[in-house]
Amino acid sequence: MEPAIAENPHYKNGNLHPVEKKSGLLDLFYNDIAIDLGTANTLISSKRNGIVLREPSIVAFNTDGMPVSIGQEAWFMHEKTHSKLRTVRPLRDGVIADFEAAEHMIRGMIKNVKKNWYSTTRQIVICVPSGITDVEKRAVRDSAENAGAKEVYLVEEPMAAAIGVGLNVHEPEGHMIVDIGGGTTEIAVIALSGIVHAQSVRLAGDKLNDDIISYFRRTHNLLIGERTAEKIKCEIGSASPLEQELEMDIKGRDLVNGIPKTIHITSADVREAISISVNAIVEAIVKSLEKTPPELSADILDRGIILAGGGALLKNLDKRITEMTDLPVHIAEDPLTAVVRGTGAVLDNLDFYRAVVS
Ligand SMILES: Nc1ncnc2c1ncn2[C@@H]1O[C@H](COP(=O)(O)OP(=O)(O)OP(=O)(O)O)[C@@H](O)[C@H]1O
Repeated sequence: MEPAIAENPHYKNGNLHPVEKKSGLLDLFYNDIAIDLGTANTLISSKRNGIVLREPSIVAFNTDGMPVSIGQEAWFMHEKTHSKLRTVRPLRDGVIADFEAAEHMIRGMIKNVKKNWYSTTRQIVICVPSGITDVEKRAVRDSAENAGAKEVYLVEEPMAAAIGVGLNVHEPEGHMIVDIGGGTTEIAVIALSGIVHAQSVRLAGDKLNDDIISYFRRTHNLLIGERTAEKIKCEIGSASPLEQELEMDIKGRDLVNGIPKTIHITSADVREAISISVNAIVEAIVKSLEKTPPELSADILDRGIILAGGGALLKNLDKRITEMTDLPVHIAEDPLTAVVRGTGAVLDNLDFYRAVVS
């Protein structure tokens, strides 16, 4: 087992954010925030206050198209709605798929983290997948501006993740960071404040859930929902055999007679269900390594690969990547918050990180 990043000698002195400026009177009036607008989860960090919101990226609308709830409350309604309610996940594959819903969601979340009634949002730093088009970037920028921001800065997700795990991204050393989210897997080699090589694969946690749904439909004639698939993946999903295999009961609808039923499943079933997608993620990492310039490859050999994003929590994924690459793999501390911690650090130290924002 590789040491955690904090104990790893290569990363010990990595976090070189400059000394914090003290908050001033103006901070009372401004509610500057950093947003990790993710396919599965949206996290907000407020200037100098750290993470202040962490909610699923979802909105529930009534028949008049008015949002009735956002985040966790809407997620509880997901797939259980009646004709007068519908839930929408505004992002697909890491990018905004429903502009209006995204705007409602961002606006609602910003409102929830407002410090007081008179504070306004001046600066927003928001992260985007590295592979997105200019049109997709524009959509993110517009959403943030329409939600009230005067200045919007974009930072690429792998860069934010690297800063979030405490790397000094300005140094002339190569780091490989793999951020596996809900919609995209971002693989990037970072050095000298820039992304030397990036690959954004539109395959991540959501696809694994879809694989689990189709697997049980195909092999057990059992129809399960997205939330059950998510639970299965998080509780017993794995990328390679576990020392102690796990099992659980799952409930769904029998496709033959339409009656609800429970079946008993094992981690080996789930591994089989997600194996093609897990292979594709690991192969994308191998391909990125092949495209890395040799001097940076040498750095990665010393430092290993860093995994961030919720997908990094898939059991034995680190082991599987090590088997395929012979490289050490480190899972970021609290991988689900690495991107927002990095985006927050950029907001807190905009001058220091000017080179990484657009
Ligand atoms: N224990 C776990 N095992 C496997 N997957 C997990 C686990 N915990 C969370 N995940 C997955 O992580 C994903 C969410 O990760 P994250 O919040 O980093 O993504 P995101 O930022 O919303 O997505 P993206 O970056 O693609 O827009 C979900 O697909 C979720 O199922």
